[in-house]
Amino acid sequence: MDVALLHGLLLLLILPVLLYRYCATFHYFCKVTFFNLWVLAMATLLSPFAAIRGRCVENMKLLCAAIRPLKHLYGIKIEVLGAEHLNLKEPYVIVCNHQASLDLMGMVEVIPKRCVPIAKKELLYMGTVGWACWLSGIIFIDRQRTGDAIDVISQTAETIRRENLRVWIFPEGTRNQSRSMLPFKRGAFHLAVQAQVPIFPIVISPYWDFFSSKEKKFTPGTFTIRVLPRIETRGLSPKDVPELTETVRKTMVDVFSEMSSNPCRDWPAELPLLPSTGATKGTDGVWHDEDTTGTSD
Ligand SMILES: CCCCCCCCCCCCCC(=O)SCCNC(=O)CCNC(=O)[C@H](O)C(C)(C)COP(=O)(O)OP(=O)(O)OC[C@H]1O[C@@H](n2cnc3c(N)ncnc32)[C@H](O)[C@@H]1OP(=O)(O)O
Ligand SMILES: CCCCCCCC/C=C\CCCCCCCC(=O)OC[C@@H](O)COP(=O)(O)O
Repeated sequence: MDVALLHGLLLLLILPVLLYRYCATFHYFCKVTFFNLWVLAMATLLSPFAAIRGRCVENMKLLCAAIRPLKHLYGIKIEVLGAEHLNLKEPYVIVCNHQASLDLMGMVEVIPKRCVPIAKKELLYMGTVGWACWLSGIIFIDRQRTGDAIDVISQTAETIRRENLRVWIFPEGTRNQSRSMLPFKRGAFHLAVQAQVPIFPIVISPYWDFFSSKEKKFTPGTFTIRVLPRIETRGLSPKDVPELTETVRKTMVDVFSEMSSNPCRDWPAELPLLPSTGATKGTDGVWHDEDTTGTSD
């Protein structure tokens, strides 16, 4: 009886390890859960310290520092090109493509000082994550209430000039892992035109090689972030916003396509600290999925 119990316990211990090793879907969910737990734990740890300072953009530094180690844990290498463009003292608006929550890892690599993201209001209700975001000055919009969202963006146009802030916006408005970018929402461009500040487009290369929520794939990998030169808005008025939006989107889509066909492959991904048994490193130095399940998941 005791031996049977021991065997049962051993199996219970070994089963998750085997599943993690051989079942790609389980592997994916473990990694995604760990990501969310990390964010939640860091937000819980840091919020009391941030609260001492009160709601203030300087708290973004704490949040970014808490997210940075994740790339090492996942064995993800990030290459940044053109970061020098952002060395500008004045306020500006950053627009960036939005593939997944993983974008946080890229965002913390390039986000300049005194920069706050615009986020969906739902984040505010995610316990300590919402608290940490609020304390860091993140701007929340209710996507269901267009009028309210526009009001918030209009107020932001005044705030960024008054307080010399930068704003980071995902103009697709939602996560998108398709082969191109979604149509852009115009809020970011209205904001830049109202505040008469430049726009910096940032393009994050596709994650297809190592991450896909549809295929439940999450292996070590490499991605590139390209900061494009500034686009001026001085002298533009609201009637110019549709054309400005399309011009910026086209520029970003072209860069995204170019990055898709020329992924950065000349350097190996970092060795992950988290065991990543679902992938193997090929002779080309790049990590590949190991289809151990036969399901190609
Ligand atoms: C350790 C702890 C770590 C914690 C980590 C947390 C990290 C957090 C990271 C956070 C990451 C979080 C990431 C995220 O959460 S991503 C989700 C949130 N981001 C967005 O939604 C992007 C911004 N959205 C927009 O720009 C939309 O346009 C809004 C929401 C404003 C309306 O969208 P909607 O779909 O409802 O309508 P529409 O786009 O068809 O527009 C309707 C009309 O309104 C016009 N219009 C628009 N704006 C303005 C304006 N300002 N002044 C004057 N007019 C304006 C516009 O031109 C159009 O008119 P017309 O042109 O057709 O005539
Ligand atoms: C008392 C309630 C407690 C709830 C605790 C919830 C814990 C949640 C823990 C971690 C959440 C990590 C959130 C990371 C946020 C990354 C930003 C992001 O990617 O947001 C998605 C948003 O751009 C677009 O959303 P949709 O694609 O439209 O959807």
